[in-house]
Amino acid sequence: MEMWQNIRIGKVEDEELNEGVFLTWNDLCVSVSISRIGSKNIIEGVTGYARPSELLAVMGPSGSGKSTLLDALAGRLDFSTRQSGDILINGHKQKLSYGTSAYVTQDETLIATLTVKEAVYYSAQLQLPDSMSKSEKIQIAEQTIKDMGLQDVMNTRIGGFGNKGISGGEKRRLSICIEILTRPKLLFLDEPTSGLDSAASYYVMRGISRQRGGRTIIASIHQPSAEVFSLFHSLCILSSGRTVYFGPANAAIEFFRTNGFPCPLLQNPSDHFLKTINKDFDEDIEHGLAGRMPTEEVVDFLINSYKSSEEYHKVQNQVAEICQQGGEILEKRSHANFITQSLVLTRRSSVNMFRDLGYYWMRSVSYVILALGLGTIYYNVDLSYRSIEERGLMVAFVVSFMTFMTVGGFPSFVEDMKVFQRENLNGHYGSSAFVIGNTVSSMPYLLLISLVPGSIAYFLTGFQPGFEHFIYFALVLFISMMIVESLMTNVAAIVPNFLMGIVVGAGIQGLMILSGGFFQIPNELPKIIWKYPLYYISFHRYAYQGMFKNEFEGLFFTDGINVTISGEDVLREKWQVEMGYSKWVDLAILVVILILYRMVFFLIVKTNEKFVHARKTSTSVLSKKSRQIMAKSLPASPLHVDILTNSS
Ligand SMILES: Nc1ncnc2c1ncn2[C@@H]1O[C@H](COP(=O)(O)OP(=O)(O)OP(=O)(O)O)[C@@H](O)[C@H]1O
Repeated sequence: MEMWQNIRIGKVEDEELNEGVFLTWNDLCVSVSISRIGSKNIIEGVTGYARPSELLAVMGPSGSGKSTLLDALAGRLDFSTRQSGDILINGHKQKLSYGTSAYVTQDETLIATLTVKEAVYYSAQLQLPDSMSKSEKIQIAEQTIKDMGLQDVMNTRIGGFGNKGISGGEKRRLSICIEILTRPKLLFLDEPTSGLDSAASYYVMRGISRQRGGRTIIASIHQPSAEVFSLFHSLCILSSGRTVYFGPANAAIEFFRTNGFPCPLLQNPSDHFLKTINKDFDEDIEHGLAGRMPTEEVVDFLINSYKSSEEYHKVQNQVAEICQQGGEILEKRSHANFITQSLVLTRRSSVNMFRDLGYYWMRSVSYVILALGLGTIYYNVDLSYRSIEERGLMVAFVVSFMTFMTVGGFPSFVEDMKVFQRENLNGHYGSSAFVIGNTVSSMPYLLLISLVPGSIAYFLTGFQPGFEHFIYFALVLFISMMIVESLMTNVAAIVPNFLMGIVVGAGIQGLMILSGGFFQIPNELPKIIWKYPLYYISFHRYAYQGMFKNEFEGLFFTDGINVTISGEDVLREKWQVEMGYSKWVDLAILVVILILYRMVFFLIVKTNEKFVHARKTSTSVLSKKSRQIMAKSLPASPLHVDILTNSS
């Protein structure tokens, strides 16, 4: 609570300067196993530190390991990697808990339909604790928007496909804005300026570096302009995962000069550094600059030179000193509670569904057209033998195709999942609140579709009159659409690729439709696979049979002369419906299937969350080499002993 009071407007920052985060990494290595090649080192023995109120820039050619270094420091490496070395926070091995650090990735996964203000407000309500009043949360959101210079576009929609919205630089600033609402002490930014022009890059970086509050900032950056470069306090230059330079940014020019690579007059220093160490186009350079040292050798020379430099020893001493000083153990900050988060997520999702034409509105129009089509094709069916077939076909179309059309919402589900994964990884809220928000927000739309196009198709066809019959029909349609939506969200959670997801989702539904007992009557279904288990697990079976019972029970059909057949006989003989239980049991089974699907969704996102968060602990174990370095550089002290023994 006290911690939150500190971040309220006007009560910043001096205390935080003292409470800032010192991050050190020593002899850090990251490798991946690659089949055929074996193990590949991505980061090799990198040592460095980041201090409060400072901006450390990580530079290097593409593929030099900048993002991997950031991921390792933030505890976000994926499971295919192996990591060794030490990462200590304030001299301790500790977890980066929610609210103490934030990570802004390269890709902006934002909700395109929201305005800048809404995106930040909703995020503030999700992230800031309930002990804060709504007005305080709004104040913090507004202040952060101003800090990032977004006040002029506050009411502009973020935009995306087909809607221009805010610019790339503004999107980048918005992503940062959302992550710094909790005033994290440690901020990781993966290429915050990629894709931006030099002016936009400067404004983004200036916005970040102007942030007060003793924040420690580590940013990977590709090619900063001279103006942006002047904002850096420290600089880490990597090449193939090895350190070419680490130290004060303004001393890097001198380092290159003393090693025989002076920065030409009027050349941007960062361009010069990258040009000197970029090996990717060595052949071209060799052709153009015959007689020059190959870049591979230049890089090796600079790496060795750095290792024997005064700067390297200073870095080691600084790391050892920080570890010796120690500091506070970071405490996890509190969120909004589960109920608030569920309500906010439901509201945010409803707003998005309402504004995103592709989510439900386009589908609703198609449903109305299809319902009119069904109603006119099977208009006012009578009680002749022929109508038995017509009623069956109408039910089959509604259950199979009208639910199948939910596949059309898949792109929106994928976008929702991306936003969830980013926010969940950054600790904004848990999977339970997301599943609730996602489920509840879709219900009114699906109910509307079941009632409006459902009633058009039902009454034009002249199905059984009576309120109870229509409500049953609409309920089966509603639950079936919710089941298909759940199926597609499950697919989106596992297969986040748009095309593959549609193919998988459509394929699963196709199999279930085939085995549901309409396109082949149950007794004729091949026993293996189609009958057991597909016929029993296909939700279509219960939807077909429930709707058949709803429609045929109580009716008598005639051949037009004198033979009549009861609806019950049609159900038993023609459709081979299970007559041992009522249509309400079929509906209840559909509800159970829906709950199961939603539980599966919850399990998928929960398992994913567990895996990701398990990795978010600081996995450092002091390596033998770094223990020796630290033992050499540190005088014996109780804390020193504590660090060394705890981590071995
Ligand atoms: N999980 C992984 N499996 C295999 N290779 C990987 C993995 N992660 C990273 N790499 C490889 O490690 C190298 C460094 O990747 P990284 O993304 O850290 O570089 P980068 O400097 O951030 O590049 P860019 O500037 O292009 O984003 C690349 O060659 C990349 O292909």
